[in-house]
Amino acid sequence: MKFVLAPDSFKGSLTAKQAASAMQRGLSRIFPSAEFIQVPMADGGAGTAQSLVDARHGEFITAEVNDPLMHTISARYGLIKDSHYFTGIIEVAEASGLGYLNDDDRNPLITTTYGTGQLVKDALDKGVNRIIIAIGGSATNDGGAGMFEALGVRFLDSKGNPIPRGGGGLGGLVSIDMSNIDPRLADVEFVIATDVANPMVGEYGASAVFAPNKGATPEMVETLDQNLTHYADVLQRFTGKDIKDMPGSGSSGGLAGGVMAFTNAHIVRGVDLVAKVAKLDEKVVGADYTFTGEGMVDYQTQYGKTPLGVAIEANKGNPDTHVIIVTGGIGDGIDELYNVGVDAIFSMTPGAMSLDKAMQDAAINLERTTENIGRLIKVDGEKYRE
Ligand SMILES: O=C(O)[C@H](O)CO
Repeated sequence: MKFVLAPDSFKGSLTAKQAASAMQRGLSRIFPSAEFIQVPMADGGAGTAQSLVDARHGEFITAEVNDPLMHTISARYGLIKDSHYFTGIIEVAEASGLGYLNDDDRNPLITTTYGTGQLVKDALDKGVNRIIIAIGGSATNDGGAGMFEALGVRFLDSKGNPIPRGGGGLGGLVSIDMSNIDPRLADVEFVIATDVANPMVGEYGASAVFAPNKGATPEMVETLDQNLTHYADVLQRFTGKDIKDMPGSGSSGGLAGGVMAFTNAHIVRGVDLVAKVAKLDEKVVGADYTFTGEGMVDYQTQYGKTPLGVAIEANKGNPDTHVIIVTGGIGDGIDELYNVGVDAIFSMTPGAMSLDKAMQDAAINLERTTENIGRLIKVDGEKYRE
């Protein structure tokens, strides 16, 4: 009997590796001599670096950088090495995330991605030849201008002075001086891992969709969208790249668009990238059951979240496998998942309880639920009796 355990993290309570271990503890009570393969997963957002470092036995580096309001913080990024690549995995939220700000400080007119650029620079100093930018959870709407300022680009106003940092300053941008851009950027492969396909501007753009959560009022959203539109026009004049409407360019407040303009980055669905780096395709071969999961499963899961990616990969060339999702909560609109190879979805919460309590007990709840699913599998088929 072979089980593949490929959950995402359960945000705020379990890393993907801890979740996979809890699943294994539960199932191994019923199947003590089964083969268990753990594949900690992520879909491009928070937890991506952890999952990739765990999957490929990499390491974390901590660097002193600036948060979205330019306070000094310690932030970390992952490093993994294989025969072709020495890869730095940089999560935008690590240095430029919402987590650094309390509600009153959230203001995408002034927050900057400068710290993310500092992490990239630190990784370049370590000698990486590939950088994965894991998108999501940013507190910013500056189109990645702060990130590239940290990497030597100068964003100037009509008098040739640097514009103020943040999405508010971009309205005054007149020219971009790239003469001091870090030359190492040209030799590094950039990959943007994202789970959203929003463009930089417009109705579905960075400002309209994500800035309200970062503290923007409706008036600020309007200003931010105008400023990003202007920024994208100036970027096009100076880099030759038109990123305004590119799918995904609006992720992390348009940082992805900035990375597309200043580098030769390609954008990939986060879950596909993690699956590839973690070699999920090789690991699911011959699996009788593949378990996946994350904190919440709902209609959004079908748009590229980890359980969807795992279900697709597990079923490829393996039509007899069963895919089971175990999750902290089940929302509306999950039916589509049954059409893409998911066999069953279980909530692990034992009853009505506060979110705090559910998060606190996540490991034990996950373990108990997978144990019970294991009992069902055992009862289900004589062939699985050990
Ligand atoms: O960081 C953000 O803006 C959102 O998570 C979408 O990428």
